[in-house]
Amino acid sequence: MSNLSDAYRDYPVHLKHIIPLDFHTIDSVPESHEWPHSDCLEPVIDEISIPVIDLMDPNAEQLIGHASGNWGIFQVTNHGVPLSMLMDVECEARRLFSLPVEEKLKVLRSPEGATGYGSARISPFFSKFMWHEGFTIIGSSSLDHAKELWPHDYKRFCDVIDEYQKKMKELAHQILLLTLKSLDISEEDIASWAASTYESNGAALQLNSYPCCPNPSRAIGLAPHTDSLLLTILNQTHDSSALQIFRDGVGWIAVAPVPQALVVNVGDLLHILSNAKFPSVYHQVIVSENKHRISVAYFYGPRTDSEVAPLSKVEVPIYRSLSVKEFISIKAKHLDKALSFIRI
Ligand SMILES: C=C1C[C@]23C[C@@]1(O)CC[C@H]2[C@@]12CCC[C@@](C)(C(=O)O1)[C@H]2[C@@H]3C(=O)O
Ligand SMILES: O=C(O)CCC(=O)C(=O)O
Ligand SMILES: [Fe+2]
Repeated sequence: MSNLSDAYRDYPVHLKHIIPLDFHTIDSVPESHEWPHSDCLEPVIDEISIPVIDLMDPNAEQLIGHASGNWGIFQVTNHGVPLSMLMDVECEARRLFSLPVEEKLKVLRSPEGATGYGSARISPFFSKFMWHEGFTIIGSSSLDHAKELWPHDYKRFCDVIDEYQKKMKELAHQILLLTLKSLDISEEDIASWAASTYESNGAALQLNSYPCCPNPSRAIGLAPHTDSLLLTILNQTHDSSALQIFRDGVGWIAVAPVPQALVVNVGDLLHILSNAKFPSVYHQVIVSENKHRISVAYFYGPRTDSEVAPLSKVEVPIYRSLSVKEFISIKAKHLDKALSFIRI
């Protein structure tokens, strides 16, 4: 069965867009990483907050439907993921990113590859580099990489990652089901989509590191983007308001961490399935002078060979049907414009 790595193989990325800066040794922002003053570095709005939903609330389905439609992003509490698991995965990510650069380069993502250490895939679309390093895991890809990094002690990393991926899969399945139920679609479609996604190989785990930056007002952690798959679950439990979302007519809004909550955002594939009722949210990450921020994002998606199209039988579809693999290739070529390319 092909997986997400195969979907990216035809879109190689140049090494200069994969090898991150050696952030540990740098004391000023080089020109290559200095972003011009632009809208994405404008002051943010702190007074508005995205919805926080208790998953044990009997109205969770309605609340999720409303938040997905109105915001494309929300936080969940009472999600059943133990705090120890959230902390363990963050701790392993910090251990990985604290390694010397020569070690991290041993597991560098290859130009045609999708897993391993490197800059974000969106890097080639911007003229400046981001203040960010990432580590992407698809399926059990972390095993070989962890053996390279810690030949005598790779088990700890792999166990934490495996356990985390399993738990995220359960939670993503639960949230996807609630999200789909709140759309006006048939019971059969809901059941078959949720089940086939659960059995799929279309998920990825991304460890993100945003090192301390000597001039945070001129650098950006992750440039504005939407996530590509169905939904993303983000663990930013112990951190500051570095994640921001863009809201039309308002501007950039900070997503303040709620203790022990997880952030859930709608991705492009759910945008298509819902016929744009649940919009994928445009977001970015800023950096800090004295805080090395770590986040862990789980991307949940269907099989790469499945067909995605608006599910409603009563609405006129505004997107054509296409395979997940085809959407990934359109996104790899056109980034933000991908959805407009498939509009009917
Ligand atoms: C499944 C995936 C989503 C992602 C590309 C990836 O193969 C694994 C990394 C993911 C990530 C994380 C940082 C932001 C992002 C846009 C990127 O460049 O790599 C997302 C990708 C995405 O959602 O398109
Ligand atoms: O680090 C964050 O808060 C967001 C990360 C993100 O947007 C991503 O991994 O796609
Ligand atoms: Fe993202």
